[in-house]
Amino acid sequence: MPAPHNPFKHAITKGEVQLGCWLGLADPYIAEISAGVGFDWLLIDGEHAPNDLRSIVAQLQVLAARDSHAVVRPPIGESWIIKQLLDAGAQTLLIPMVESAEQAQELVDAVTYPPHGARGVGSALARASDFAAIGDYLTTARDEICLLAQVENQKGMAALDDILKVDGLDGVFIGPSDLAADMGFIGQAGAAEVKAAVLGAMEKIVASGKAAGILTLDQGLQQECREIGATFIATEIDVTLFARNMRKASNDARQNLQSE
Ligand SMILES: O=C(O)C(=O)C[C@H](O)[C@@H](O)CO
Repeated sequence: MPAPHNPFKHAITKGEVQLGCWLGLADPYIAEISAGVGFDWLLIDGEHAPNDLRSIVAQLQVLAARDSHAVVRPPIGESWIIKQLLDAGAQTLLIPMVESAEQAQELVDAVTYPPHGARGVGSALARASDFAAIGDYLTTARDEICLLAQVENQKGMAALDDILKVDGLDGVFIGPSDLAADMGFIGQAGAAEVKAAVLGAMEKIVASGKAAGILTLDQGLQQECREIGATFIATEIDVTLFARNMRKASNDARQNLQSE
């Protein structure tokens, strides 16, 4: 029996758009609610959210029962973290702060078993192999692992052409917030200079044949990226949705019911 099919990887490989949402509330209950509303993928954020390996596993378990595909972002692209996440059952990884082709190649090696890569073998203990119930996991896992690199500063943008030449890297995600900061526009991801850099990078990624992705709440930028050919587009953040609506609910209640 082979490793589980990765519908997200095969969809973006075919150029099919996959709409996603960021999960930063770091809770399987929220993940379960989010997985039932129709997003193609959900990003379990280990970089900017209070997630650890246990909370990521709990969310992977919940999402496994739903149609939304789990994409996991570690805090950094260290091989030991990648090994743990893959063994825990993550099949799609979004690695932040990729700045060079050499770094991208190291990431490809980290998700690939020897002799072609450096991923440690521990499938006998791993949720990824259904605790060794998937007999052919070791020889089929790589084909169902989707590796996505985040380019989100000027150093990475300068190396983008070389990063795009790395075989085994399935897609590149442009991070507008960090890119804006590094370009001198911190907090201004919508600045014209930043948007121009983002769209230019999108065009390069799509032209390379790899999948292009982004997270932006700007519906105009979402549309522009889609028109260029971006396929994995995150349009919402759970924390933002929750906090904004809680504030509104409180303000509305006070306005409607507060005695003069
Ligand atoms: O730089 C970006 O933009 C991203 O990588 C997404 C952010 O990390 C996410 O936390 C939303 O701000």
